[in-house]
Amino acid sequence: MSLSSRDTVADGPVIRLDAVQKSFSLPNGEVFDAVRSVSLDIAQGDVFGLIGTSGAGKSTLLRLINLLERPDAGRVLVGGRDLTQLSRSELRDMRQNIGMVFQQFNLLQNASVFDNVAFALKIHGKHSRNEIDARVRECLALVGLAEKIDTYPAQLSGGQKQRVAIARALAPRPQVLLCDEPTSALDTETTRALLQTLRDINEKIGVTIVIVTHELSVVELLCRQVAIMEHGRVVERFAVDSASDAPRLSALGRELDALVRRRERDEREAQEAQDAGAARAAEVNYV
Ligand SMILES: Nc1ncnc2c1ncn2[C@@H]1O[C@H](COP(=O)(O)OP(=O)(O)OP(=O)(O)O)[C@@H](O)[C@H]1O
Repeated sequence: MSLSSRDTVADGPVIRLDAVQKSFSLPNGEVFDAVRSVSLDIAQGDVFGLIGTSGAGKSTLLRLINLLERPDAGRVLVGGRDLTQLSRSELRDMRQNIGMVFQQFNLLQNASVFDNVAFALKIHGKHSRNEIDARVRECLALVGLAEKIDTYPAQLSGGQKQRVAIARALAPRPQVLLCDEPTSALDTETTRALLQTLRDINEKIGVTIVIVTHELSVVELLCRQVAIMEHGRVVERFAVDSASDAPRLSALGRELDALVRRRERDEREAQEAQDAGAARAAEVNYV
């Protein structure tokens, strides 16, 4: 069986947040509203970025999607099911449908790469040995680490560790992959390669990716849609693919547009230079 994300509800978004709220009680007795009545739809197969200044509520919002944080109010629907209404065992099953990767990889240091990736499948207890073996190999191939199957995390670079974490998250064939600052611990070149891998994975298996980042360049390189958060609210969302003349409501939105414009201009200029070079070469050959 080939690796593919699960069948989805025919229409409607794969993730729907409906007026979700989350507050935290602070040690001084005050209550802090980290997420304030956020409603957001994310389409199946999308690559969706969540950006905002530090403390804007991005990670909390991401963690509401798999109920690592339970909302104080509002509904969280994934694949059409309201997670807030599920029993503990139903939620455990549902979490197989929502993979997650973290900034610090969170691998088991004393377990091999194979065992790290197999972990969620073994815990779930519903897969045969052969099935687990095949899935682990498929997922490691998907992240370009097939040959590292018998190594241990300590023998891997940061980028490789994050790839193992992605393979682990994908092993249960989730519909959704949540990524919380997955490249923050990586250098620029490793970040680029990892983002390309995430993009390839999205294209190959159609898994919906939601990524929290504070780096605009990550959104620009990876995402199709972005939502910008300020003080616990989503202030705007838009498609990242191409520069737009639509006025942006936030400074980050304007900065992101400027980045997209610069990339489009660079690509245009590179193409023009290439065309001019080809025309000159043709002239020389002709003469
Ligand atoms: N468990 C908690 N208890 C108390 N306050 C919390 C808790 N978790 C988050 N917060 C607070 O909620 C706010 C939003 O946190 P969150 O981590 O979602 O922000 P963020 O946008 O991801 O920020 P950063 O980019 O710095 O990680 C912050 O002010 C944070 O201190």
